[in-house]
Amino acid sequence: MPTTIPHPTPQAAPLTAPARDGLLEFRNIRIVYDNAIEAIRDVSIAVPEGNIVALLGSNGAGKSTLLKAMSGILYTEEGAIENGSIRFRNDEVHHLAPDELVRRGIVQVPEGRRVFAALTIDENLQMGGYTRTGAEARERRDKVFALFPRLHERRDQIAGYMSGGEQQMLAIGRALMTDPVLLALDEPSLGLAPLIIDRIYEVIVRLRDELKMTVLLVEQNAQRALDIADYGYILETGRVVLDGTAKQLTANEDVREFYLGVSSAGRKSLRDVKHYKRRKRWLS
Ligand SMILES: Nc1ncnc2c1ncn2[C@@H]1O[C@H](COP(=O)(O)OP(=O)(O)OP(=O)(O)O)[C@@H](O)[C@H]1O
Repeated sequence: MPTTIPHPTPQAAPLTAPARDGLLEFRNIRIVYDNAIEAIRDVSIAVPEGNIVALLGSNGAGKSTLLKAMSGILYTEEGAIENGSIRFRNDEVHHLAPDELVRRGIVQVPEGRRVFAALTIDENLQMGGYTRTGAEARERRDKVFALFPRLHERRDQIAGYMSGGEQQMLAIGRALMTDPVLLALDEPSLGLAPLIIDRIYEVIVRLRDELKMTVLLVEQNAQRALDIADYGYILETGRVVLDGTAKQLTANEDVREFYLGVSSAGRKSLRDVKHYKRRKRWLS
């Protein structure tokens, strides 16, 4: 059973019952790869409209698998949803093709900032705007440039020669060209310098606060994610072991010890703690 920190708002049902209050909902999802490897077991997650929801957990916890399921691309890796459903605006969407999901407003920026390396920034953005008319695409591109002035400055440069941070900005910018309702970001801080992460996180906050976008933020960098998130879920070996508001998670002693690297007993690293002990504590 996941441990649910009591949520202060009445609409947030504890996740021992299926989540029913989100723009996007994973309901009792089970995902298996190659008919054999159970990557996700009975996970229920709700992403309320206009929120940033953080999906946290260490390597192999199942975070990317949930994003792939949400984007309709599990089949490319021999993965399948064996049980449960994914609902967007209350419609079941887990059988839809990736392009239909994008049309409905579900867009993902995958891990590893995959930009078209041989194209310029401008051309990359144009590729992202394929679902829009010319005028709409130009309007969207101006909004992307307003969010990321650096992309505007370098718009004619080849994407493959840009820094990791600039490529991450471009990957997010390209996703924004489709005018998403829900944007999922897979580890946007991975391998970037702290100042660059600051810039990217500032934009994520603006997406929620100014553009009223809903964001599902997958991160191993729990501290960064909880600083800006409204709500968070912690996954371990395919299960939600803890969820709560970002404030509650940040204050939780286990989260502080195992994910934020601080506790009342002093600083501790996840590497110092044997896996069985962590699981015992989460699940007790
Ligand atoms: N294509 C695949 N085929 C078989 N097993 C897979 C595949 N992709 C992921 N898995 C397994 O599913 C589990 C969840 O992996 P997933 O990549 O979703 O975790 P993650 O939390 O995103 O980890 P990371 O932070 O390292 O990306 C792991 O045990 C992983 O080995």
